[in-house]
Amino acid sequence: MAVTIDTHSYFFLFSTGLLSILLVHSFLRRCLKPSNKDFKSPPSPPALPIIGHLHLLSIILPKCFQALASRYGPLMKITIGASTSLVVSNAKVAREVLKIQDLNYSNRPRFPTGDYQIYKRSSFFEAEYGAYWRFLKKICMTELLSAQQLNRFADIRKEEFVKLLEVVLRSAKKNEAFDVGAELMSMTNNVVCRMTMSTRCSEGSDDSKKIREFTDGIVKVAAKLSLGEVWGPLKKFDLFGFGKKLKAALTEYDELVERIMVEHESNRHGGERKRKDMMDILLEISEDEKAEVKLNRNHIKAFLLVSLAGFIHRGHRYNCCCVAMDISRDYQPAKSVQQAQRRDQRVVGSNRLIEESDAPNLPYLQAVVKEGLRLHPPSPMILRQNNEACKINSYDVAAKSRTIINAYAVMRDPDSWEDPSEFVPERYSTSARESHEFHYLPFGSGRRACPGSALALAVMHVVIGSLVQCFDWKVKGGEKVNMEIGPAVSGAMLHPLECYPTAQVNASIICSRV
Ligand code: HEM
Repeated sequence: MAVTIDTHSYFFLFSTGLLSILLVHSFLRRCLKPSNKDFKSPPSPPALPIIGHLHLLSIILPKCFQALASRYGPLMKITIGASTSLVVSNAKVAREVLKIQDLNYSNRPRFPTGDYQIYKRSSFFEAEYGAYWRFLKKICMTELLSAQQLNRFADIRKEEFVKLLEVVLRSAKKNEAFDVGAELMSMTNNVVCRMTMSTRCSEGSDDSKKIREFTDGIVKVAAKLSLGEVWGPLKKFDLFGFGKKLKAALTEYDELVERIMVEHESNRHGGERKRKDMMDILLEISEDEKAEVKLNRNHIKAFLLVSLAGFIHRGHRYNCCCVAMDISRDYQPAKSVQQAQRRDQRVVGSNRLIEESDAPNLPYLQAVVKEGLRLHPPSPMILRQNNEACKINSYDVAAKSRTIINAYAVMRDPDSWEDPSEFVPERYSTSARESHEFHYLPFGSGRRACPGSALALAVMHVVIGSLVQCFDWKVKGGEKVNMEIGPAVSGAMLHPLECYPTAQVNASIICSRV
């Protein structure tokens, strides 16, 4: 009994202390802020003391911001605890931020993960807009993710696709359910680990598996820690221990990548490696005395981490959603769609597997991929911050305002899209393509747009194309796929997608011929 009373009183003291600090913090913030009557702030829902708009939000933030925007407009101010953000929800305002004010919005807000980041702001994603960021962007475009470098690894991607198809084929033969998400994750992981540091998950080595586990841990705990912004000055205390967990996961990643890097260095100097992977290229650049920016080991590890996390987590999530939609689509193809599909089929034929180079000639497949990204963007919320005060949508915006472009809402805006919640690949006719500029933001836009989009699309076209080319799919446990998205900002599907594949007559022939 005594223990219960003690626990209660500690809890009471802790909560009172916490509330008092938050109250004093928000009071001081209000008092110290110079009042400017001419400052026209963006609209905001009625807020409660301390928690702000927390009571209006649900766990699926992009959806919830979308609903609030329909009442408060395409630029609104949302406060959660000590954190205030501006939320952009339509193409017109997104264009103002990402095009007209692109330079002003060339930074991202500081993440609370920063205090526990062993690489500090070396990460390309978080790097401040300046000489270092520009240097990384240049090497991304000219070397690491250039078309030439991507072509050099085309055979690796092909090998991994075929291995994936073999796994599906085995499930089909045994009449077993196939976990689409897990298998796509594993395939994506192997592709990216081989392209970045020539390692894959195989009987001989489990480095690639460890990398997946570490990046998975890092992404999940970093997402939880980012929400710590709402605690204001209290975030320093790392109340839930996420900071400590992040540091531990990063240290494990660091040790593994350091070992792989040492192996690369000795192979490079011994001349053993036949083709350069991303790590080789970055090591070479780090030895260049004339380079504008001298890269160190931490810069390289941080860069690889962003690429791994970007690809493994966003790529597989998207592929999964897209497959799900194509499978679940209850469609009666219109004549034009049937023609497009037939034309697509004619390009590839039935005696060979679809290739990356086929994609430009497969408009229907491209449209399926595009539509999947619109409805289920793997990064539904894009984070930016303005350097200087400015006007957006005729409202005043203070310098260093955290700004969220809700790509989920922009790409489902009924003013921009007919039947916005429907999966309709045939909406992308050639003539309509131009008008989608800022209505369509799966990879962001402007100078901080995703540099990996070409690689991501190359993989998606082949994965979706070959899974549909070789197999018919039946969803486990019923006809309809549950497309509900997961909590917070992830954009991932909440429920695993398990299906029974049936090989089309030519599937095993195709696999054995590759
Ligand atoms: C389906 C796959 C992917 C999606 C949907 C995606 C989406 C995005 C989005 C929305 C952003 C923010 C853009 C902005 O602020 O305007 C971004 C940034 C970034 N992405 Fe991707 N991405 C994907 C795959 C990749 C891949 C494969 C790589 C690298 C190999 C990559 C590397 C990066 C980097 C380095 C940034 C930060 C760029 C900067 O801050 O300048 N992403 N991505």
